[in-house]
Amino acid sequence: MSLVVETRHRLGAFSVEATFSSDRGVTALFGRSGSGKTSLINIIAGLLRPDSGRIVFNGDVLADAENRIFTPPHKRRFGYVFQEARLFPHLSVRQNLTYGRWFAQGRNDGPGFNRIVDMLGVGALFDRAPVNLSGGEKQRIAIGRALLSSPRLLLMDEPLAALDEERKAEILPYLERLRDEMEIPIVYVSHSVSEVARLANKVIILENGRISASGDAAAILSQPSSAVSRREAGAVIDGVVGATDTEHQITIIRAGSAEIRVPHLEAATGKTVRLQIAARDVMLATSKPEGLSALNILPATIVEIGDAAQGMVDIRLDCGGVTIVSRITVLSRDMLKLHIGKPVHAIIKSVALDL
Ligand SMILES: Nc1ncnc2c1ncn2[C@@H]1O[C@H](COP(=O)(O)OP(=O)(O)OP(=O)(O)O)[C@@H](O)[C@H]1O
Repeated sequence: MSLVVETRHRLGAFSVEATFSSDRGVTALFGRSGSGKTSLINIIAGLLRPDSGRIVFNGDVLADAENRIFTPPHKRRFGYVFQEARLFPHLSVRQNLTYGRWFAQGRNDGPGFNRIVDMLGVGALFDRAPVNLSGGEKQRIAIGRALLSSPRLLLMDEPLAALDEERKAEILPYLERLRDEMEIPIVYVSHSVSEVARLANKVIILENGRISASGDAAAILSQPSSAVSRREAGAVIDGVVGATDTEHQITIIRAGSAEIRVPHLEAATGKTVRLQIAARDVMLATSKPEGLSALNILPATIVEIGDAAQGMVDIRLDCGGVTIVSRITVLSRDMLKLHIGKPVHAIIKSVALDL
């Protein structure tokens, strides 16, 4: 699949001007409030008709301002999930779900009803009315409804923004399953570093209607930008769940040849998980420290030393094939005589796995 977006559109004093393409998995449109994320996803959906440019999906030209081509939203076969679930209040959960399927009539290429119901864990909610659902349940139904219309592409605009932290944590694993088990590419709007770190394959940062950076999620989230504060920047690592030490409730995650210990994780051995390690949570030592409570002390080699900013500097490390970033003071850099190629130990104070 391929989505090509080349667009320019004015909205009063604001304008969006963006060119990008995405091919598979989750592409995050990421940026601060007012950076133009919703405007851009609305252009892709066909809810906004761009002043100029083109939207092409799998070679199908959906919008081309110059040639006056514009496919209306309902003919694009895109699924859309908004911040609020927008379920039909007078219909049951089952009817809300099958409403999506109605649009797919005559097409048998969409994922099966039972598979989607299973994946989203909504079977037990069928006879309920939307008013009796939690926010997280409502959002799962909204996602199911969108999937059952057999979309070629799923557009999600801050689908977790209206939920509290607990509900977010409840729904994120469903979004991961969606990413991993369905063939449907997703364009996902968010301003949350942890959500994007957990879900996105590719990240596009929007700033004042323009793309200021784009690329692989790990690369984009490892450095501060308009959307990633210095506080949040760090490493994003894909690891595989290994053994669990049941006595101490610790799970080992393998990434490259490194082993990272995290508090007990309810996940099957062999499952891929994303870890986020903020640079501010990684300390460095030139010899292996003893008697520390930190669980993760990993041998590493310095591969890059960033520029100093406000007395701090980011040190990029290779830990057994995995990149980890450490933020230390310029004073520590000098006192430890750090240089590229120097072997060190990275002491990880905390690993974020969840919201
Ligand atoms: N119809 C319109 N007329 C004028 N200005 C508009 C219009 N629609 C949006 N804007 C402005 O465009 C800018 C970008 O809005 P947009 O909703 O795309 O940003 P966003 O990144 O999705 O923000 P948020 O995260 O807060 O939803 C904002 O400054 C907004 O006020």
